[in-house]
Amino acid sequence: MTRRIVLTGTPGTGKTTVSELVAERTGLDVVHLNDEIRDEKLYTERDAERDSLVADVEAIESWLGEWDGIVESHLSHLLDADEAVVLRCHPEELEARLRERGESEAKARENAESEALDVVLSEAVDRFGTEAVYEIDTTDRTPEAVADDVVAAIEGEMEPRAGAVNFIDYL
Ligand SMILES: Nc1ncnc2c1ncn2[C@@H]1O[C@H](COP(=O)(O)OP(=O)(O)OP(=O)(O)O)[C@@H](O)[C@H]1O
Repeated sequence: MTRRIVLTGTPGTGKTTVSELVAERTGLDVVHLNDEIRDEKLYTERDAERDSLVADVEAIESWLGEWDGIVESHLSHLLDADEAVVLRCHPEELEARLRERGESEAKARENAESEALDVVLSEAVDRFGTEAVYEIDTTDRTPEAVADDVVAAIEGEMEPRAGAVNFIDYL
């Protein structure tokens, strides 16, 4: 298959977990972009205050070149691709997942608020349009069930969809 699919979503929505399941099921390659940004130094600077790296999108694009498969990261929708799959999670559950993973209360809360405000989804729709975005709610679902939906999206068995979830009650 000669296609690039970006798998995006707020941190904690399950991209890493689900991408491995999808790769196993479809045979597509997956790149965990955040690891590559760090290891291949695909960043412009370190943001000390946020303890994060500022991604260099141009450098990432040229590093990826013609690479096809699944690009997994909360920044992957900033890249060129054929389709964007956006994982969603109710902010309360997202916050719990992040706390369980050892994130600080402040970071978990910041990500939950960003999820409630549809930040990643809006950015993906702005870039790809509603015809190339698949929004998948992971709330109260297993990674396997979510992977089923992602495979359906990739294999053309699901209509594009965006804007179906509403998490504004969290705020
Ligand atoms: N469907 C799910 N249901 C419950 N927990 C999940 C689900 N998917 C992932 N998790 C858990 O949530 C946490 C975050 O998952 P994961 O690391 O895959 O998210 P991510 O979106 O890749 O995050 P990041 O952007 O920070 O890499 C992990 O502890 C994982 O086990």
